[in-house]
Amino acid sequence: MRTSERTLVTDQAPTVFPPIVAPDADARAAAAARQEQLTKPPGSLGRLETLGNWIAACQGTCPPRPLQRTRVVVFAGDHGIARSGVSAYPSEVTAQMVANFRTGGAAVNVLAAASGATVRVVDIAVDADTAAEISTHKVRRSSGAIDREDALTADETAAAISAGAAICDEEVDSGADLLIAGEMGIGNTTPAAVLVAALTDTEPVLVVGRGTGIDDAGWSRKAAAVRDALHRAAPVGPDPQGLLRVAGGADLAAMAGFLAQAAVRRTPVLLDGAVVTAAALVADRLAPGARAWWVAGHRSTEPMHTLALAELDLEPLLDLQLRLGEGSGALAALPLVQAAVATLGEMATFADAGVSTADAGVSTADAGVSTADPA
Ligand SMILES: O=C(O)c1ccc[n+]([C@@H]2O[C@H](COP(=O)([O-])O)[C@@H](O)[C@H]2O)c1
Ligand SMILES: Cc1cc2nc[nH]c2cc1C
Repeated sequence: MRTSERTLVTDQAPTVFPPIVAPDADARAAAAARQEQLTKPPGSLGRLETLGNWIAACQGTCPPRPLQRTRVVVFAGDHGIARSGVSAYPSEVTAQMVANFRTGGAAVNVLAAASGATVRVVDIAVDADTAAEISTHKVRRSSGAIDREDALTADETAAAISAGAAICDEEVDSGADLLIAGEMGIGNTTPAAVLVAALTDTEPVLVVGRGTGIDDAGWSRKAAAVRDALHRAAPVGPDPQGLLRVAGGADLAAMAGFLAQAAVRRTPVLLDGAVVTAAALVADRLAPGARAWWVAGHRSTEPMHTLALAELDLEPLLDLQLRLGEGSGALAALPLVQAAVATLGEMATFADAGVSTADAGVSTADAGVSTADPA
């Protein structure tokens, strides 16, 4: 059913983000002009050029400052729907992996260290108790089983969005100049798929993937859960806060708040996989225009990810068949962002290096080279 045919119910007391200011067009134009002066044929660094220009625009300065504090925040939460056989793993793995993040043994820890990023883990709705220092923003234990009950109450939804925004503020106030949201939660690809289906008006079978590696029977159970949750969510239509409440969860709501607030704080974000991008889709509805502050690190194998990226008009940097989450795909792409900033900031110009420019009469326009595209 299309949303226009329904009676829509908008959540009361919506969480309001201030209007999003776009990254600085003058700094982006200055960066594009500088790219033309650097000792390379115009456009020859391809997407690294537009990526560097985007960082310059986000910082409002050209050349951009080197990235000094990339911060990954892993949002951990359990989901009642995991009890319905929609994941290849049991829910207790969420808390076990949280412990693994804390001792530095997970992919996110290793990939972050490889590129100089640091990791923070936040328990938003893990079923079990977790260490005191990571549970200060805990909203509840496990979000509801979305095929038969709401994921959250209205108060919990608002609290989770606010928690994500507050975590973003803490990180930006501590000097973060590039943010990555990661997540860990057995069963979370099911609510993520519901959010993407609802916001792109897509059939359940087209958004449901294999998650942690479910077999055909698990996939069928997951598709049925997504169908039932979509049915329950129909009355809220595309209302972002209503969707998070009925068919999302505390971790997804917190990530949406975090991603929206990053745009408010004019701080660039490297998006991770399907689950983070589902939250991003909601965040761009909560804070229209927030997407201008995000670049997609990679494309996950989950079908919903391609749909969500297309809806956000984001082209991923990498397509490596990753399907882990945690922030791993964004971290795999981080060296590309660092390379983009380094080349734009540190390469010599033709004038500095005494290198001859292109022959007169051969214009970059003739070569179809574009320099001012968004990242
Ligand atoms: O974000 C992705 O692209 C992604 C794709 C597949 C799996 N995951 C991770 O796997 C978990 C969810 O998978 P599942 O099968 O339990 O719904 C959760 O911890 C995610 O971080 C994440
Ligand atoms: C082991 C494991 C690690 C993960 N990291 C993110 N999601 C995950 C799911 C599982 C099962």
